[in-house]
Amino acid sequence: MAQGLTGTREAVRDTPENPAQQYALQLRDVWLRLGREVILRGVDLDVMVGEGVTLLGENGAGKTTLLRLLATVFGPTRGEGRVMGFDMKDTRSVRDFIHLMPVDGALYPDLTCVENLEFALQMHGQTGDISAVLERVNLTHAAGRRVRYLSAGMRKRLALARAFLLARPLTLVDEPFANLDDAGRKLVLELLGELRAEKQVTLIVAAHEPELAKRLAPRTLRLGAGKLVEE
Ligand SMILES: Nc1ncnc2c1ncn2[C@@H]1O[C@H](COP(=O)(O)OP(=O)(O)OP(=O)(O)O)[C@@H](O)[C@H]1O
Repeated sequence: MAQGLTGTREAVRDTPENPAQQYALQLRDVWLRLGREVILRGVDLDVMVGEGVTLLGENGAGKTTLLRLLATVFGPTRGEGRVMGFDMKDTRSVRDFIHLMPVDGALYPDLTCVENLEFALQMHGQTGDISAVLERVNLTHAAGRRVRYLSAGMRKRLALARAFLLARPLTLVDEPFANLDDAGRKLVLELLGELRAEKQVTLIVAAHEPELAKRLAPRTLRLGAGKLVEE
């Protein structure tokens, strides 16, 4: 039987002696039902701070759903979890530490590239060099263009720029290589790689390109039939 998490303290960031602090994620016997479908069937997971995890699985396996659960979009139907030391039920605290980069980027279509990045920084009370990051993802020429007029690959690059700029301690990335050309895929490896190497960001990457994703996040887990197994 899975060992519960009860007993670990709430605000681990305030208690450096607490061993739970080394975990970015802990899930115990997590089940998730959405409508009639049971997507997760007793998932256990421990991820250390700074680790990079690639999440594999067939279409419809539940990778996006698991990332959304970690981002507290859904609560578990059964089981328990802690994200950056906080109980997942404490969604406000958890959300202070995470960024979810969804497959479609989740950008504001009527805002320009610069405005999207300014807004993201503002929401998190952060500052950052927007021009520099736009240059890195080769979007300087489109800085003032509304997102609705960008190509799919350009949107992906902008979403990547936002994840890089925010550098949240736990960054959840859904299919970062989708819609990108070779140079774009290289940028994903570079920028997300830097987040891990230089900012100790914990990365969870759902992808269908295992070889690429493993360069970024070497530990590989496969989701199938609602279960998560190490590869
Ligand atoms: N909000 C929702 N309500 C009901 N069912 C949902 C919801 N979101 C996802 N699902 C279902 O959950 C299952 C897993 O979907 P999910 O998008 O997580 O898979 P995935 O592994 O990310 O797939 P892909 O590789 O195709 O992106 C699917 O059967 C989907 O229909």
